[in-house]
Amino acid sequence: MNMKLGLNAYGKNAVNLSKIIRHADHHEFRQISVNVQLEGDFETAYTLGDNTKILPTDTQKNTVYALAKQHFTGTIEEFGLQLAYHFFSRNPQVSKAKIEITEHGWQRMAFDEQAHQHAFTGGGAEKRTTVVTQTAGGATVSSGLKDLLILKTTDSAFENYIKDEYTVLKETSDRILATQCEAVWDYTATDLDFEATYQKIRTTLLRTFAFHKSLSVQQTLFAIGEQILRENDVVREIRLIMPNKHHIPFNLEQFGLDNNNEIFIATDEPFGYITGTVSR
Ligand SMILES: O=c1[nH]c(=O)c2[nH]c(=O)[nH]c2[nH]1
Repeated sequence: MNMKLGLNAYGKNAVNLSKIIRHADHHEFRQISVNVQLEGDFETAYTLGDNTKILPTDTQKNTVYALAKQHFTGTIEEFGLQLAYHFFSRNPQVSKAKIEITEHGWQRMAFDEQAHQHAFTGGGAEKRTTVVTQTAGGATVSSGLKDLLILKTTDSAFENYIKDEYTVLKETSDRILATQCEAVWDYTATDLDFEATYQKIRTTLLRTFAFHKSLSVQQTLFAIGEQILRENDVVREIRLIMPNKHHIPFNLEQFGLDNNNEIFIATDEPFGYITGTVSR
């Protein structure tokens, strides 16, 4: 029987790169992780071991470091566009070049309200992300964030759900809402002010989470997506992942104590996993 090769791609993952940008009176520090993935006319590499159309993944990795010197000066979106175009335009066998970049934030230290010139603290779990795709039809950019830990101590309820013989969960009109948010949104253009747009979207996400009177994670997720689309014509669609990081009231009655919604047991696993896509 003749077998055939289906969808295929190859590239280098986790090209970890950091950069110092030296200014006269201060340094900037950036740290990213880059994935390169190429699709195209690579069938004979798989079926015959013919590597004549293969740009080695080692070369791809080196290209990321080399191009970072000149081209990684601004946003990860702009660097992604440069990289994707580089691989696509120089390799006729490539039909699609996809660049994924994750940025690990570093915050400048400050002492007595004075920003330090070259010392930083780690940005914590939160990361900024982008995916840039270049084909003959042009480039597309999707951006987002992940591992954004957010929590509110009230204005969150969960009531009126199905109760069957296995339901023990108590209805609550006042609970902790906590999540480790991941969001990816598609931009309609590639010549945007990616920095300002990102900051605006992130602030809207936080503000909506904070001020929403939540009836469920599902409802809050949709409210966030809706508000981001409302305020940003340049966003076509947003996909959100909001795991429910449960904080469950601990039973203090067994010790003769009241628990007035003050003491909780934070359970990592299992956790609710709520996802949704919002578009116009
Ligand atoms: O916001 C919530 N959505 C659910 O679907 C769910 N299920 C659950 O047990 N708690 C919650 N909370």
